[in-house]
Amino acid sequence: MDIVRTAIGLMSGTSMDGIDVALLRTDGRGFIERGPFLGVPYDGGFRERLKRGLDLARPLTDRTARPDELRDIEIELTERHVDAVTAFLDKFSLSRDEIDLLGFHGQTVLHRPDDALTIQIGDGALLAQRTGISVVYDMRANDMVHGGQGAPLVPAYHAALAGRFQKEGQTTCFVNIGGISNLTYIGAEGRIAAFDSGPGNTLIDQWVEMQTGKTYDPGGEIAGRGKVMPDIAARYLGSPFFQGNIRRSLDRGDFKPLADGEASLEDGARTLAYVAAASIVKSAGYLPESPSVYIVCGGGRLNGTIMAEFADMAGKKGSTVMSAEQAGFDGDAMEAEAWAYLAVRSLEGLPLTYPGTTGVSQPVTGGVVAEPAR
Ligand SMILES: Nc1ncnc2c1ncn2[C@@H]1O[C@H](COP(=O)(O)OP(=O)(O)OP(=O)(O)O)[C@@H](O)[C@H]1O
Ligand SMILES: CC(=O)N[C@H]1[C@@H]2OC[C@@H](O2)[C@@H](O)[C@@H]1O[C@H](C)C(=O)O
Repeated sequence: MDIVRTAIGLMSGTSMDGIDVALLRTDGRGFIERGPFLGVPYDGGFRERLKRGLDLARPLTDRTARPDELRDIEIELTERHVDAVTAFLDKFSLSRDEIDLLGFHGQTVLHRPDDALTIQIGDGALLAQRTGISVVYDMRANDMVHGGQGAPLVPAYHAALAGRFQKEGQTTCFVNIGGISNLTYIGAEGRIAAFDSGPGNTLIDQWVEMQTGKTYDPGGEIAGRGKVMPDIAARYLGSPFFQGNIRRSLDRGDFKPLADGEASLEDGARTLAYVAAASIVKSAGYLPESPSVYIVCGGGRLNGTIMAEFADMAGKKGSTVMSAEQAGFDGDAMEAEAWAYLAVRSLEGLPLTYPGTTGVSQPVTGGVVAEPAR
């Protein structure tokens, strides 16, 4: 019988809005029992520190390099993860002895798949030492060593979930609308196809912050008051990213922010919400077929304007759109749960990625284990 472990997944995504913490009991295969979730937001000051981290990382060519200030940011990020784990255990009255391992994503500060370079800051050994819990981290690197895009990694978890609810003959596509969006298609025979699909919330967040100081468009309400500017939308959707036969994974900085003066606040937000929805549909054209149903996860599902546009566009292709919650999941917890799941798979030496998910040459495992001093 396979070992069932209790794991906590920790995700600090490209939106840099905070740490998502989720508990999962799993054997890393078909047994999945979802536990509680906690979102621990970053304050504005730390978000600025992380943005500084992205600037510092831009010239790096060695994924282990940590110029002084970047190392300081890495330690601070790790300490914030220690605090997030402590807050999670306290809130749900759990003791650390009940937790077998932590799946630690860290913060992506640079992602250049064409150069086989992906850098996540976050010190796994320090996290293990400070929490007293084993840590699995750095789960993207081995995929790139074997020719993969290094992302997305969540598809293995999506596929395991789909196996539990997908009806015969149905095809499902999970959509994550985070800072960047990505898709996981699961065909009727369990075939998986996955890739990054385009810009998600990052362009919207950057625009709204530049114009108002708010960090996002709550509910998509600002966008709801604007109109789509076709020239700007065409500029984004005409990107070479959407062409060619190789699906590339994205860095947060791959799509240029909308410049001040190009649109009114509302029209800019509306246009970028349209671009977020249209990008998904455009990239979905590379799936084996139009899925019966899209299940939307990530913060973008709370943007009513993105969701209305997407439901309309997908509907015209015969697909239904539902939120993760409508499908019985938690759209905020999905990535953190996935990191718990992948950490358990890593310990078991099971593949994290497949040719159909990252373009890796063969199914490969990944991750580095850090044990606390006993
Ligand atoms: N209530 C809301 N209304 C509209 N948008 C929201 C809302 N809540 C969150 N968002 C958007 O979702 C973003 C965060 O989404 P999420 O946490 O899924 O991203 P992430 O995990 O950081 O990114 P990625 O999946 O690319 O790593 C926020 O930056 C914001 O743009
Ligand atoms: C390099 C990196 O951190 N990529 C993220 C990013 O955010 C969304 C999308 O781009 C996805 O490919 C990936 O994250 C998720 C968690 C993944 O690997 O599945």
